[in-house]
Amino acid sequence: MYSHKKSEALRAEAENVILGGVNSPSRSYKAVGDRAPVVMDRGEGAYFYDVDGNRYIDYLGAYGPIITGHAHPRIHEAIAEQSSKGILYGAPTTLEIDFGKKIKEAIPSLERVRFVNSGTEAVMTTIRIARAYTGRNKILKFEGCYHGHSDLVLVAAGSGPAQLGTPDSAGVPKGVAEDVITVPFNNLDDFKTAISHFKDEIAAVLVEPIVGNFGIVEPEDGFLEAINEISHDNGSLVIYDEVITAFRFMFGGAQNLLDVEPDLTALGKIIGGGTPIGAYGGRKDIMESVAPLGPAYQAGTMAGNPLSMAAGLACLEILEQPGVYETLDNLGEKLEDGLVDLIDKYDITATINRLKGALTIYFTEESVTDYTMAEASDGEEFAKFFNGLINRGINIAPSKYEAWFLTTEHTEADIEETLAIVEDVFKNDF
Ligand SMILES: Cc1ncc(COP(=O)(O)O)c(C=O)c1O
Ligand SMILES: NCC(=O)CCC(=O)O
Repeated sequence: MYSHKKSEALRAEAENVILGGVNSPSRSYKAVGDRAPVVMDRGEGAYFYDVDGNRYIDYLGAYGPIITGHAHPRIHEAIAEQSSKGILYGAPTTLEIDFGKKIKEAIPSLERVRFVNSGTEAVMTTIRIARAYTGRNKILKFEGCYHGHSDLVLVAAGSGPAQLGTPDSAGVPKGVAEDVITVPFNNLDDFKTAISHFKDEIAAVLVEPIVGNFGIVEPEDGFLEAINEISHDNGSLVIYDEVITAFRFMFGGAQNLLDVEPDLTALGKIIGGGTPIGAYGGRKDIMESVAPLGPAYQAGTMAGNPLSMAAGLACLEILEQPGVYETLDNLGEKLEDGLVDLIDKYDITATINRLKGALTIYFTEESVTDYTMAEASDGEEFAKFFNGLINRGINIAPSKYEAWFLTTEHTEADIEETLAIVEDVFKNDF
């Protein structure tokens, strides 16, 4: 069993300076026994090393961006090289043109794109554009989908807000929240009812095409196609939040994988290769609502910064190599199969949702298809599981609502080691 003495000693020091001791609430261990979060020292490939010198196999992947493992030499070199030429210009660069082309080639619905600095900004802007373009105010989102922390989307939010019991955040003006309609994911009847009730008030329907924020949940057959058809018939735009999904399951978006196209798309995480990034884009005529061409404003001192562009390009070049996503899928399958065997062997009440290199274990009987089911999964069992893992060398998110992410650096040996640790946890802690 690992000792976490130094991490524990750092807790008070951190809390005296950083509010709550963490720079994002998701990182607190509040939902898993309120212990001191493990303080990491360095990452290398599929591994993390903490301040106590413990090694972990990492499946957090920094909540998604780290798909090529920590400190990938090619990304490191790209950042170092760019840093020697200046890290921020506030002027156009060829890098951003090259990167824009790469993104557009991979996800053709992005006829025009803009780079920003976070997924939050990307989603927030797509909503503003949809409102500008349609002249309508309301948006419709799905329960438990998380779209960053701008006011409008902190309603029925999954992920961190759900984990900490604040899916509807304090501080969001009532008038703002009134412009958000929420319906359950994978429930077309409720969706149709909401559309026919609010009709021409709805500017856009915002959705994670494959959910990553109450675990990995795929849309049922025909769900996204119906959303497109019904929204468009209603004069509403469709926005895909692909901050988690883009370049996660294939070289492109979930929209390529599922063969459905939104009007606007928000991106983030993986496309920055681990640096701060967001991007949004979509149909040219809609994007032309944005300044300097149109009346909707969006800007940023750091937007399209050369470091993120260079790191993002390097990351996409790695992911573009043949066989990358097949390998992620094979490793994911090996991990899932092994976990399922152990769940059976130790008679654990749990179920797994997996798509290629991403999976979620829910401590519940039934397979999870919407937020209510994810919410109903057993948080105490999850906490036991999380603590068993972190005390033995596996790092996952401290929340039952997040996913495990594989990287190009994980190996079959890592999966075998992981399964041996899970077995030890099930045998001794459950
Ligand atoms: C689907 C989705 N959208 C938006 C965001 C917000 O991105 P960021 O944390 O970069 O602001 C996240 C994750 O945090 C996300 O998972
Ligand atoms: N899936 C949810 C996140 O990635 C959130 C990360 C954060 O806000 O720290």
